[in-house]
Amino acid sequence: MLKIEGIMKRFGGLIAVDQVSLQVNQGEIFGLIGPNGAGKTTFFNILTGIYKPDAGTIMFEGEPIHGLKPYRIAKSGISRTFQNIRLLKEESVLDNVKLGMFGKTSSGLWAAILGLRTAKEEEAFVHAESQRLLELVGLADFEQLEAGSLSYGNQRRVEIARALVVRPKMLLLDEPTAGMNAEEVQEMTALIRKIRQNGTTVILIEHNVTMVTGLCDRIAVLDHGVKIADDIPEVVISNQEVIEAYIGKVDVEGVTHSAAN
Ligand SMILES: Nc1ncnc2c1ncn2[C@@H]1O[C@H](COP(=O)(O)OP(=O)(O)OP(=O)(O)O)[C@@H](O)[C@H]1O
Repeated sequence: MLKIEGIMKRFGGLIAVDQVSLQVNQGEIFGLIGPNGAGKTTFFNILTGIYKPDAGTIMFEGEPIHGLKPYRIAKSGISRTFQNIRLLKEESVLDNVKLGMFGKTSSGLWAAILGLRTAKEEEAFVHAESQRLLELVGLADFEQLEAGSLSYGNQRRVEIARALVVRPKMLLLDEPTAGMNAEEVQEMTALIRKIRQNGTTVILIEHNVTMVTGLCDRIAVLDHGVKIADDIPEVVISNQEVIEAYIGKVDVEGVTHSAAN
């Protein structure tokens, strides 16, 4: 479904993503892990068109998407959430989800697909669809509350509902469990499984290695912009280079270097 070859991104003298190639198959939950500053978010930013890669190609369902503008990539079926929650805190939960459709209704997307004839019909459809997604993420009872009044974990769920309102083929989640307690992490894991069951392929960036190894079909590891592993979880977590990138190299005096979270 997604085939990336040799993508690279430089910021001045720093190579944030260095010749990364990988493939994600339809229906997979694919994990992207690595220490702080490894290039994971930059990778998402290239994939979604926020940054143009300095080299490399990205094919999505057989079509090149590298270098396209973000709205074009979104239109091809890739949706995302951000590391930092981006909600309109004083607007209702429901209105925040509806915003995911911004630009889509005016382009007549749903009108064309569903034969909706008027703006009113379209608005009613977006309303119902947003409510359905709030139900999916477990927030049906919260739709009229101000988004900012929700817990951190629930705000992340609103973001996911908003990203799903365009019915993406592929959903990119940037640290969906950041700041969550153990119970919320479990709930998020169940939600991501549900999203996949509904037919959406998922790529997630995560720091919670236990969660990612339990959830993902395959995992790629970035370290200093370079992909150092890409395999099923059992193989990745026993890879020596991965262990060193995460835990740090232990020298003869037992001092740990380059520790990461
Ligand atoms: N816009 C930018 N300008 C300059 N340097 C940047 C920019 N964005 C990212 N970087 C640098 O690129 C490297 C990779 O950053 P990136 O945010 O992609 O890492 P990450 O793996 O997502 O880290 P984290 O887990 O901490 O979010 C870092 O050294 C970062 O400082």
